[in-house]
Amino acid sequence: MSAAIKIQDLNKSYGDLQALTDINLKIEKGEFFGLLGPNGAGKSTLIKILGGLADKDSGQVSILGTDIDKNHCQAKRSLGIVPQELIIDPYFNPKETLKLQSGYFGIQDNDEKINEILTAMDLHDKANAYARNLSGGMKRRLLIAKALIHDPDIIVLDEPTAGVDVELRNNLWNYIRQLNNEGKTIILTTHYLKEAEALCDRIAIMDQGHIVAVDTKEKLINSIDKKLVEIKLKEEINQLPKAFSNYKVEINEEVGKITFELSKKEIEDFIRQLYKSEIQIKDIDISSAKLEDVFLKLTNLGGKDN
Ligand SMILES: Nc1ncnc2c1ncn2[C@@H]1O[C@H](COP(=O)(O)OP(=O)(O)OP(=O)(O)O)[C@@H](O)[C@H]1O
Repeated sequence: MSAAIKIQDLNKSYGDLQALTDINLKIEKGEFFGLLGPNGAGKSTLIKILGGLADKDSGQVSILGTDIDKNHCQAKRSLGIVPQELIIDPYFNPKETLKLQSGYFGIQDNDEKINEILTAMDLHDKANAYARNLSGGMKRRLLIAKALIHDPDIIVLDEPTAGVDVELRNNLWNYIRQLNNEGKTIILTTHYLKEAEALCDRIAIMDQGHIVAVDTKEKLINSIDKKLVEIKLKEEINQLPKAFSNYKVEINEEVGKITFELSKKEIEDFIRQLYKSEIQIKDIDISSAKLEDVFLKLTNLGGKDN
């Protein structure tokens, strides 16, 4: 069975700048896949190559088994790409925009589908408003609607929720999740790591044109040997008992909170010490590493190169 996306030895440069270096990546059908990385990592370039909006220097890319060099039209039909840039024709209203977009794919008489998508994107009451009068968040949702109108098997969302407010963002994710449950492959780039953590099954982290990690969300998070233990104290203390001197600790006197950073091995010992100590505890909270910790460890944002 062919993968949704298969990328082999892909390279892309802009003049002297190597934007993508030896990218190899396979995304299976039906995955909710996250493509993460700091600004300039190469995510949009990769997406543009998938959509035929940028030429690669070398390598192979196939979409549902179709090589984009051999049959780009067919490959393109399988994809619905929501670009990062808010480019919308200002002279058409959302309904006309979606009709026009359907026409590019030879689809006619799809008013029902258009209405369904406009409703899902909470744009039904703006269906006949000029696109130039839409807010930034509405334009972004119209771009999403445009990408979905030809019912593609693979939906690529490049920063789809930038500028979209929280409630609508939740509606949008519910709709995208539903599409994923129906079997669509979703590829998402976002700077909202919490969103990626909540939504994606597998994640690739890119940095400076390279893929530096690709794995399930759980495995990536488990690769960080860190637990955060937050303790709220009943009473203020000036100094922690000696038994805690080996642990990395942060004291926030203002809110009477002590935060320890522990490896998984240290936890048992720590709890024993806590029990023995004279510290009066009001509340305790233990949390595992987050996707953000993985991201910071693996990319230049976390000072990896310093
Ligand atoms: N058309 C272009 N011409 C020249 N350089 C470009 C062009 N497009 C992108 N780049 C450069 O290629 C590199 C990768 O950019 P890209 O937009 O793919 O990154 P990104 O991961 O999508 O970043 P962001 O999170 O900011 O969207 C960057 O250094 C960028 O400056």
